[in-house]
Amino acid sequence: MLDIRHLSHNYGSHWALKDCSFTLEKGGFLFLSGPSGAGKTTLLRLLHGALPLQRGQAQVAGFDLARLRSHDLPALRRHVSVVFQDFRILPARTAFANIALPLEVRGLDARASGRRVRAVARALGLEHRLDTPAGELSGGEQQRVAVARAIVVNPQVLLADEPTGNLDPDLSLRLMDVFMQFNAYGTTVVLATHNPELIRRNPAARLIHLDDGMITHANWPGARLSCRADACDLLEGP
Ligand SMILES: Nc1ncnc2c1ncn2[C@@H]1O[C@H](COP(=O)(O)OP(=O)(O)OP(=O)(O)O)[C@@H](O)[C@H]1O
Repeated sequence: MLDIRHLSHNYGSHWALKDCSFTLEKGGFLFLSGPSGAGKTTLLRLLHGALPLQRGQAQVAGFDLARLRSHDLPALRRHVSVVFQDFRILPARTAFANIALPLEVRGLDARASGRRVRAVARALGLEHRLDTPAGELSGGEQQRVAVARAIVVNPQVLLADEPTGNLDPDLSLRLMDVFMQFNAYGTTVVLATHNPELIRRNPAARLIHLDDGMITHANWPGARLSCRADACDLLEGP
């Protein structure tokens, strides 16, 4: 489902990812851990096609990202959903309208769409907030709307960047359970987090630790530690 080989990415002269390689099977659950600035968001943005591939290869849900053109992005995003760190919700529209947006884009009829929105909202404890404009929700509620919008389409792959950052410990664990439920139904999940409680909640999951753009620890043989020599070669220039 994810096959990542020797992926490196630079912003100007700064290499934010260095020689990252791993494979994650369909239905896998992968945590990305690491300190602030380690490269977690950069990796997620590459996997979602939000950044162009500069070095290395990446296959995501059957898409070869090295060959991806801008007109392929909608097709990729039909299969790969993302929860951004900054939510990216539409503040003037209701929570319901925000969650229903990707279903609307796919042309699902209103009745089926409403059923799915309400089921996901119930799982995330948002059912009583569906008619509220998203801009009037608390940070934690907005975050859950962003998660609901990503999972309502039953994606093959769900990427989430610090999805519990604004939530109290109870809600964080509840959200984690929702991710695990989706994973149990077959969605491949990649979740970047600073929160060790979430990682403890799913001890069977794959784990990659990034530091300064390099994979410095992984808990399964499908991931390869970044090669320091290759990483140093990058410093010679893009
Ligand atoms: N658009 C950008 N332009 C220049 N540098 C960037 C850009 N985005 C990220 N970086 C740099 O790339 C490195 C990796 O950043 P990234 O956001 O991927 O880390 P992160 O692990 O997700 O951090 P956090 O946990 O704080 O979200 C950092 O040094 C950051 O300053």
